[in-house]
Amino acid sequence: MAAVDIPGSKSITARALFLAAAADGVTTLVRPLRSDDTEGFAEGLTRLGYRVGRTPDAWHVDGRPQGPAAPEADVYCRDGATTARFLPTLAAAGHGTYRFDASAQMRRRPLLPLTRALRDLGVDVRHEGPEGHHPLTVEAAGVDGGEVVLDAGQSSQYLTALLLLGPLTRKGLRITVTDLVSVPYVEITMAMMRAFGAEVRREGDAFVVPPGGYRATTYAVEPDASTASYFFAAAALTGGEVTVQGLGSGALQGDLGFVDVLRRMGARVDVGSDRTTVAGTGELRGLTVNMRDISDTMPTLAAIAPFASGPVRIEDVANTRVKECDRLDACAENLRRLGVRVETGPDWIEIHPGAAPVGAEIKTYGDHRIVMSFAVTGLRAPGISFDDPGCVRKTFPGFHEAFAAAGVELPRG
Ligand SMILES: O=C(O)C1=C[C@@H](OP(=O)(O)O)[C@@H](O)[C@H](O)C1
Ligand SMILES: C=C(OP(=O)(O)O)C(=O)O
Repeated sequence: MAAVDIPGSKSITARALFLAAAADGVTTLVRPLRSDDTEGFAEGLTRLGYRVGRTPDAWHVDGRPQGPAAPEADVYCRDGATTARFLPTLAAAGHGTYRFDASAQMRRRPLLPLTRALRDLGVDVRHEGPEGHHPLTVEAAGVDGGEVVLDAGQSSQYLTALLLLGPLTRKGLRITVTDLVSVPYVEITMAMMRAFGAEVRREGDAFVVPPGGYRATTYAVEPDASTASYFFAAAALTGGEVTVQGLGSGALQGDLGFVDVLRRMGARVDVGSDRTTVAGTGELRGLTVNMRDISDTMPTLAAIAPFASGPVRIEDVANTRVKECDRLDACAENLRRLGVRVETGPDWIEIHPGAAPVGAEIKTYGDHRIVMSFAVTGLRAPGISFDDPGCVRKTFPGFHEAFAAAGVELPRG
C-alpha cells in the first residue's frame, strides 16, 4: 500500500453545487465527486432550470441569484440527504412550484426541524404524507428572512441548509440553535460560504447571516475524508501504510480527525500540510471514544474493533440511527454474524474482541458505509461477502476496484 487517490468530498461537492447555483456568474468546480449523491444533486439543479456543464475533471455551473429558471419542477433526490435537504431550501428562495421526492430510506429520514423553520420564515411547504418527510412541495415566493429557532440535534444538515439560504433572503437570517450534532460540517459550510463571498457571524448560540448573495468562483474540491477512513483503517489493521494526498492540516473536513482515533489505538500518523499518512504498528488498542463530531466514521471503527487488544466503546452517536440505515443496529448485527460479542444502547456501541471473527455474509441495508467498513474487516476475516456490494455507488462507485488496487485483498462477494 502507498499513495491512494481518494475521490472528492461529497459534502463539499454538494455545498459547492448549491453555492454555485445561487452565485452571480459562472463557477468552476475542480475535481467534484462523481457519485450517485452528487450526480443526483446536479441532476436536481438541472431539473430546476440551472445549467450544469461537465468535463472529465470539472463541472461548470451558471449561477442564478434570482433562483431556479424553471417555473415548476419535480425533483427526485435519490438517497442523498444533502440533496433532499439543501435543494428544497435553495428552491424556496426562488419563485415557482417545486416538488421533491426521494428514495424509500430518504423518505423515512427526518426533515421536520428544517421544514418547520422554513415555515416559520413564511415559506409554503406542503407534505403529501407525514409531516417532515418527503415527498414535499415548496410553493416558492422568495424569503424575507428574520429570526428562527432550530433544533439541529439530529442533523447538522438542517442548519447548513438555513445558513446557505441566509444570503439569499431579503433581510438576512438569525438562526438560534438549541442543539447541534456534527459541528465540523457546519464549519465546512461557513468556510465555503466565505469562499463564495458571504459572511456568517456567531453570537452565542445564534448564527447571523446578512443578505447580499454569493459571488461565483473557481473551487477545488478536497478528497473525501470519510472515504479516506477505510484506507487509513486498512493500514492500521494490516500493518501497511497509506498516504492520501490533498488532505492535510488545512483540510476542511472534520472526518480527517478519524486518524487521531487510530493514533490513540497505536497507529503511526503523520499529518502534513497537504497529505496524511497512516502506518500500522501491529498494535491496535481498545478505547472509549466520543464520535459525535465524526459519526460517519463510526462504522469504520466498529469494523476494525474486533481486532483490538481490548474493548472498543463508541459514544454519543445516536444520530447514526437515522442515516442510510440504523447504523448502530447494522454494525451490531453484522459483527454478531462474524461471531463478535457486541452491546448497544440508544447512542453507543461496545465491541468486545474475542476469538478471531469468522467469515459471513454482511447485510448492507443498502448502506455504502456498511460495505466499505466491513471490506476493511475482510482483510483479516476471510470469507466476508455482501448482499449488495454495489451500494457503494452513493459516494464511491469505484470503491471495490480502488480498495483492491491499494494493495489490500478484497473479500470475495
Ligand atoms: O452536511 C453534510 O454534508 C453532512 C453532515 C453529516 O450529517 P448529520 O449532520 O446529519 O450528522 C454527515 O453524516 C453527512 O454524511 C454529510
Ligand atoms: C450519512 C451520510 O449521508 P447523507 O446524510 O448525506 O445522506 C453518509 O454519507 O454517511
